[in-house]
Amino acid sequence: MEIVILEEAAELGRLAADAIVALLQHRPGAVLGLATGSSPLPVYDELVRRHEAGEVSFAQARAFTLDEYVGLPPGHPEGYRTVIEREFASRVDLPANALHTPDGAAQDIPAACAAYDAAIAAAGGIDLQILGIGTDGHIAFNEPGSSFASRTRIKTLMHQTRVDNARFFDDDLDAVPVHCLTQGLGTIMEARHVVLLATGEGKAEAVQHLVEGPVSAMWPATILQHHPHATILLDEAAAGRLTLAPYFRQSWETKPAWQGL
Ligand SMILES: N[C@@H]1[C@@H](O)[C@H](O)[C@@H](COP(=O)(O)O)O[C@@H]1O
Repeated sequence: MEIVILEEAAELGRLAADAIVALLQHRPGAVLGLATGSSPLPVYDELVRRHEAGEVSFAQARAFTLDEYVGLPPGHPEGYRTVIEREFASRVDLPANALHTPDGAAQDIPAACAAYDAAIAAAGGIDLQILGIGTDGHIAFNEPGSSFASRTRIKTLMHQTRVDNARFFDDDLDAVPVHCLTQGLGTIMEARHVVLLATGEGKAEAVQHLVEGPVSAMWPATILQHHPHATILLDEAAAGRLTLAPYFRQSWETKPAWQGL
């Protein structure tokens, strides 16, 4: 894992956007893994800026999101498909049929989950997966105890996750769904490059486990320690509990200029 500690969230967004733009320049039909939550928003804002400046096109790209709530009415403003359309897809030239999201309204949920994994595989796998991290160490909606081998499936949300996400539902905990569909940890680990963003003191404990803790299903993000190409972008607050922070800073400052993320 490469750990990058930066001053501001906007800087994190610029670096992640650099990696996506470089990927698309090299491979215009790349497969992007998109995440919801507030952490990736600076990435999307930066990509939109670069798209408007004519620096990047998504016209040939494909995108898969990580997860979706179960039980929200179609078109609900906080359904993750609606969120990713609003925050990113509708602001760039990604074709509507190139955006894939798990179907939280499917009648046959196991079949919909299997079809989602199959669609990712048929697209050739994900080239670059953007990730956030939950305060309990979840990635996508893989809550503590999730199998490291898991595939896209239905999960029950932890109480803490629902409390954290109630801010998107007018602070009404009862309005936050109890179930979700999520790519599994095994699915996410197949992405060729994962770029995780975490900002703020509230993420410091999860980041400490992710970077310096033992690999454990109790902190699902720790599986990324086994990923061959994982980049962890942090602000100072999220990095606040890292014993090795001085080493990570030195490593970033002395990184050879030819090496990308
Ligand atoms: N399913 C999403 C995750 O993909 C996201 O990483 C997490 C953190 O969100 P935020 O970035 O808003 O802190 O929230 C949700 O639970």
